[in-house]
Amino acid sequence: MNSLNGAAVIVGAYEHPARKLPHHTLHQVHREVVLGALADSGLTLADVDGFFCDATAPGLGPIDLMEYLGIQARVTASGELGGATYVAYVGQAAAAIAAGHCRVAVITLAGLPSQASTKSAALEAAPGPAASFESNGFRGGYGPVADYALVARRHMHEFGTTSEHLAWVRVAASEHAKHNPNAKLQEPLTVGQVLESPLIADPLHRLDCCVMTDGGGALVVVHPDLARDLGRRGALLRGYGEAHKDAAFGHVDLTYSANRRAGEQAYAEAGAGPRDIDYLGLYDSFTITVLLALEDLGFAERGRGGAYVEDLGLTAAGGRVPVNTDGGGLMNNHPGNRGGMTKVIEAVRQLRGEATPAVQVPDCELALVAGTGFRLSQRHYSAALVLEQFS
Ligand SMILES: CC(=O)SCCNC(=O)CCNC(=O)[C@H](O)C(C)(C)COP(=O)(O)OP(=O)(O)OC[C@H]1O[C@@H](n2cnc3c(N)ncnc32)[C@H](O)[C@@H]1OP(=O)(O)O
Repeated sequence: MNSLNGAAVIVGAYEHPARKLPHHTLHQVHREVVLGALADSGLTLADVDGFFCDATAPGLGPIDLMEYLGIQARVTASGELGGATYVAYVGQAAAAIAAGHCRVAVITLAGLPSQASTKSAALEAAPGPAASFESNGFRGGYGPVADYALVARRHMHEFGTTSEHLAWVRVAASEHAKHNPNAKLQEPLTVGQVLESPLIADPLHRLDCCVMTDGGGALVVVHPDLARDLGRRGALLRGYGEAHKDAAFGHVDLTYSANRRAGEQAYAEAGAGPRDIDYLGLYDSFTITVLLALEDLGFAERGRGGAYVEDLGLTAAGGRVPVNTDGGGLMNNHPGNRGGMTKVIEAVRQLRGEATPAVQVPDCELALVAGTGFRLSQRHYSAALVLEQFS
């Protein structure tokens, strides 16, 4: 097999229902989400031979976690790609399965930022981004929001994008979250409410930023032959791409992200394009992250993302290609300051026809999931997946 098209199926997906877990340890959260995803797939811990977790897993990372869970893996990885992490892991698990190195891979995320004593400690403890943002004076001490603010301001300067445009991204997310009983925030929002929320890093307001939540999620990725035996609906990998955007600060076009190249690769592998996509899972650390992704992935013309997002007939449930129908990281869940996992989970729900009825995309056959990690204003990394309904 020369590509990953058809190499693996996501047969298990589980999102922890809690958004605050003051008495859990990270190990416990990992255990609950892994068991939840395995139960969803019809498999058990004894079946797992591939294991993927993020770099903030406790202790010795995957080694401790596998021992705690009782997993004997033949392939394991633990890394940190910010919002791209769990999107990339699906492709990497599929590659291991295609190479015959494992047959059942579990991908797990857990985070407990509320247990850090201060907000800055929560950011430091959770994501890596804030901790690794020290190298630039514009961001030092302010965390990712200051970096994304630079990108938003540049987009405004180049293309006339406005704060109102960005606010529509949050409004659309709130229209979805009102149907999600587990969402951290469930109240529908207006553009005015977003603009009136406190300015955090000009031009981004508090309601341009994702929520911070405890919790997590897990995925089970298997060989297609096994998926057929299990008889469970799932999401077949059709295309996968990863890309780096590497440029020195101040010498880079801030108005596009590495999603562009990652998306091109995923589309090419799938033999598909934006017109074929029924559902979009876009990493949404901030409203500008979504607007940029819509341009980079070919849904909005370059520079026209603002006009695109203010039309809820394009992005909201019932629209042309709904985005983040669980409410996304902006309203629902951004566990441990990592959002890619929940993007994949909601895409699996959509492809199975198991999303909340009010937001289910009719006949959802093909989904695109994309995530960017770290400094959008300079070096960052993206991963993209094209997933197809599997039954
Ligand atoms: C790879 C990457 O891109 S990583 C990017 C990850 N994303 C981030 O780092 C952003 C995460 N978000 C945040 O850190 C915070 O939301 C901030 C810093 C943006 C907002 O902080 P502040 O405005 O100072 O809010 P603070 O924490 O003091 O809370 C004040 C109130 O606002 C609420 N609030 C805080 N953030 C948000 C938010 N994003 N959306 C809605 N409400 C929020 C709090 O719940 C609290 O409500 P309460 O008074 O009813 O209890």
